[in-house]
Amino acid sequence: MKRPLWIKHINQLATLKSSQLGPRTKASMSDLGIIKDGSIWIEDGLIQAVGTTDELKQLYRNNQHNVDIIDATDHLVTPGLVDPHTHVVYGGSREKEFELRLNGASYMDIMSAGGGIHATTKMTREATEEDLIEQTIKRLDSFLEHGVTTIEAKSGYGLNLETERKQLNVIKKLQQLHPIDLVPTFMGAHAVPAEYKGKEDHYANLLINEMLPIIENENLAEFIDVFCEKDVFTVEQSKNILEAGKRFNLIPKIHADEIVCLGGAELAAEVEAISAEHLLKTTEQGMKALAITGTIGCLLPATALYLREEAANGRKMIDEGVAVAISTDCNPGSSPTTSMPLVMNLACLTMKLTPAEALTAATYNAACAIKREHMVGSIEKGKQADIVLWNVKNYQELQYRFGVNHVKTVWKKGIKVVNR
Ligand SMILES: N=CN[C@@H](CCC(=O)O)C(=O)O
Ligand SMILES: [Zn+2]
Repeated sequence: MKRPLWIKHINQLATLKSSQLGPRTKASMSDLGIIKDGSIWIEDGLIQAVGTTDELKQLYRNNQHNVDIIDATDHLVTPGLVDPHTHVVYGGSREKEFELRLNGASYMDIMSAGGGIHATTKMTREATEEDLIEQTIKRLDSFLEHGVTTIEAKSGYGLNLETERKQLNVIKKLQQLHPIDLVPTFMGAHAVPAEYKGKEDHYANLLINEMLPIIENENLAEFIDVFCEKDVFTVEQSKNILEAGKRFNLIPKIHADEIVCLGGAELAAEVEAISAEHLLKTTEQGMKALAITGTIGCLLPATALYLREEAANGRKMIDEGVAVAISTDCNPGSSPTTSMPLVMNLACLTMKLTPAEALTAATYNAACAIKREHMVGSIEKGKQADIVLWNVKNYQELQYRFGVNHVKTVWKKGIKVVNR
């Protein structure tokens, strides 16, 4: 059996333990459960005890010889970061679109002309499972190096049964091949495929009647997501798809109010989605609807920056009582990044979150957005030992020194997976 691991003398241990049950809102987003001179005792991949170094010395006074010890004087320690919204499984790359957009083309213009999601769909359809696994593992390695230990992963670059299934099977296989935990979401409604142009309802019906039963039968996903947007899926189509998903035991999420405000936030509240994503153009009424129903606002500040759009109003959402999570939105078009630390920096700089709120949004609230808060997202007895040791002294410094990877060591289920 593996020796216990004791991380001690942690300058600042941000446990993210709080008295608020469920997703954190308002002032509790600033409650990081900080312990000075903190200590964590880990055995069999799980956290056995958390407290001050003196407390753990006492607790384990008869057991201090056969143990691996890390001295974390001068360091910040946090839970492993959680990314609750990624499109990490895809074929190919779209760097040419980056240049096109810098020269004035819009994201939706490119998509309407057959690029964007359609271009990645073509490359993903052509890729074998092995190709996709190889390409995705590189991105997962990068996530891990940036302190991310759990991610959500969507399909949505297949837009037909065969390739949606291929993407979801790749997610399943990656669970065995990589230390990161992946949580699968079916997003066959990411776009209307080119071959169904003008027959959008046909595609929505195909998705509901032919894809969903197989997704459920083969246990390929836990969540269902829809791109509810002008020229993609209408509010009515999105509602039908999400309600159908619920009948097949999938929990709804929605890409809402990203480019045009269609009332996606209100729809998220109506269908009892666990989270609504993007929310760049959401109105005050939409924010209130999210707050009342406890729907998590999953904000993607790197995407707004990359599309050169004004970021979502995260500050107002928190003040209105929305539980906010943040994510990379890692995808080949609007956010080709795997850096959650950068996303935390951007949440402070472009959405006016405080450093503490940004950390809550990237850990505990992010775990809630994918229903993993019982296992990850905070450092508490009984949870998975997913832990990051940072090369900074406190959480304020983590957000202050922006655009730099401060990760020193990452443990996933108690095993050291990164050491820089
Ligand atoms: N907005 C829709 N979907 C993705 C982008 C996908 C892509 O461009 O490939 C997003 O969340 O930003
Ligand atoms: Zn997305």
